[in-house]
Amino acid sequence: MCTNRSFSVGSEVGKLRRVMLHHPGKELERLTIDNKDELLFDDILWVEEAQKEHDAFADLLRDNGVEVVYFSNCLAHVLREKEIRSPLLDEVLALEAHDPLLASGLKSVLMEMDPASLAEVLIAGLTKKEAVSLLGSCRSLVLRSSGEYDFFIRPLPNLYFQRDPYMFVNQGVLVSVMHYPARRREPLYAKHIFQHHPYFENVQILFGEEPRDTYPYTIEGGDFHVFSPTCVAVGMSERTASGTVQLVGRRLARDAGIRTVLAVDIPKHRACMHLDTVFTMVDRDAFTIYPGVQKQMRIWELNYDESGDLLSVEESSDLVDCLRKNLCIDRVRLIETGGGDPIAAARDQWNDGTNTLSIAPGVVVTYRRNVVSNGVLRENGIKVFEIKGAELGRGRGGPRCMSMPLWRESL
Ligand SMILES: NC(=[NH2+])NCCC[C@H](N)C(=O)O
Repeated sequence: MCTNRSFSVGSEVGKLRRVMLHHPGKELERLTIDNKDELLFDDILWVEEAQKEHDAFADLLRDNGVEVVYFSNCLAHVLREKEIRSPLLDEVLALEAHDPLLASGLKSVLMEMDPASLAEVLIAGLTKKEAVSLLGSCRSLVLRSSGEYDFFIRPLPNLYFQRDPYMFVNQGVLVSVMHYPARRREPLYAKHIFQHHPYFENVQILFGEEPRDTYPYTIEGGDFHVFSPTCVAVGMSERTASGTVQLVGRRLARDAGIRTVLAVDIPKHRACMHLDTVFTMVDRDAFTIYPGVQKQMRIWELNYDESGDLLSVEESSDLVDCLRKNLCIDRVRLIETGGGDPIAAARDQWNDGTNTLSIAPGVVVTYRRNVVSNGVLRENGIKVFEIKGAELGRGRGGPRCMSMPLWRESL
């Protein structure tokens, strides 16, 4: 674990110093052809290979001076305390709608588990068969009527997409409200970590603790981009509701120094589920963008004062002008995925060619398979580090989706 507790994310491209990842594990072994759609996957992964790809991603980041913190270690750490473990288990079990006999039976065996094993169960889930081996039988109707391989705790195979369940901005964090049930437990764990792990004691929770910060006020990290210490963009997408933007905007202004929120409306379907699947920042003045949606994007500029009052809402007619003005730069370079070929662009976008992770200004990590788009980035002077993502990419997320910056150097 780290000794230095700096958390600060004031841009998308400042030199990355610390990042949260989740090393994918047994939860991926739960995917089948019958459950993959509900679990938001497009295919069944070769798990060992996905883990190797993920290790290579983490190694690349470390080789470039980034400290990697693992989510499951943080979760196990907070689970050591019974006073934290108990309410967390209540919340987890409540989401599974068990009858009281089963819920209390499961809770008592889970309360006795060692923290690392419990963290694994909470991430990989628990089948009836596994549960029975722990607690034997009881007079629960749920237990008696369910199949051997039904989940009593559902798996979280999307957890390696650490971008989505929470978002760091400046010295604070927003805890997400996820659109799909398959991911609703991820932010719950994140919230307990930020509330109770001593490592995060200086981080202010900006969203996620008040009664209204729940479904259907959805917001996911793939839609959240920190352009500067005073300006963020929020995608209004399949996953993030437009109604959440002002709820969050007010808090960001009042508690985190944000003055401008750019609300970016994008088409609402799976191929571009989050803003970061069509648009990411790659340098101080450069963005990669999927040309297939650029014309459909609409963008509003919301200005706030420091007490969180909304001063104005204006629709902006031009993306480039809007970025230039709000990032206070002379020019903006839009680098198109696919290099002008709509077929190459659509293929690369589906494989997260637009989902780059910047590790310094003008230096990004991408999937190797996006040959055309990686070439275009290089032609535009961007340094590209490639990772293999043949397995990881089947979950529909790239290097940005798989990482949550905790600390970037200021620009
Ligand atoms: N930031 C992102 N684009 N995340 C991609 C998440 C992919 C994941 N399978 C989901 O459907 O939720």
